[in-house]
Amino acid sequence: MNGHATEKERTIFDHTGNRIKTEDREIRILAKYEEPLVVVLGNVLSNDECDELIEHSRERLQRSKTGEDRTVNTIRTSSGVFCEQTETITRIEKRISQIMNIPIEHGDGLQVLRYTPGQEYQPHYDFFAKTSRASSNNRISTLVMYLNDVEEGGETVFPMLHFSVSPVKGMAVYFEYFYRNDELNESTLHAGTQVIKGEKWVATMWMRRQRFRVS
Ligand SMILES: O=C(O)CCC(=O)C(=O)O
Ligand SMILES: [Fe+2]
Repeated sequence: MNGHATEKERTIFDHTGNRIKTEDREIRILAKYEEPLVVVLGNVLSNDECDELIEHSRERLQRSKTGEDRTVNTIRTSSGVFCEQTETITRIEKRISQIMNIPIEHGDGLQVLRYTPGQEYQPHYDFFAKTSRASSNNRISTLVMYLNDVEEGGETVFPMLHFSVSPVKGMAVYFEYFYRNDELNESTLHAGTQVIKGEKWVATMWMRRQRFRVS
């Protein structure tokens, strides 16, 4: 029997069934693309948490406009900030760590991005190229949380999987790319399509293979 050809590789995400019980919130597993694993999650953040993340970041985005962030980047035209540690952020990060099944010290920190109409994040990988220095402790998984409903556009698309997720406030998309088979990792190419109407706000957590920050 040639059963091995269809055997799936082990994943980091180990939740089964339709729910993830974290310490403070029950997350819904709504849809799964099996390999590479892409999971659509519901009830990740409350409305209040989404609003707080946006407000907390909006002020800091505006302040950073004149700084180094001014540099034009054609791949990612949105603006972003890493969140400062507050009580809310710490609580959310704990939840994220339970969803992603990785200690929070492996995370890059929570980054909030804002896209206005016409802005996008062109197709990219979240992991670094093997030739880059950052790849010595490379990224292995991502959680993108949607902080608002977008009127039009702004889907997260996986062009190689022919799969896309529409942003809905409080929901998230999870994916990982720590497979032994590099073709699976490379098929996690993804993009944030152009926002057509309204704003799009997301909070992203990237996890590393090893501990990344001190806490
Ligand atoms: O905005 C999106 O939908 C995708 C964001 C993303 O790819 C990232 O933050 O790495
Ligand atoms: Fe990404």
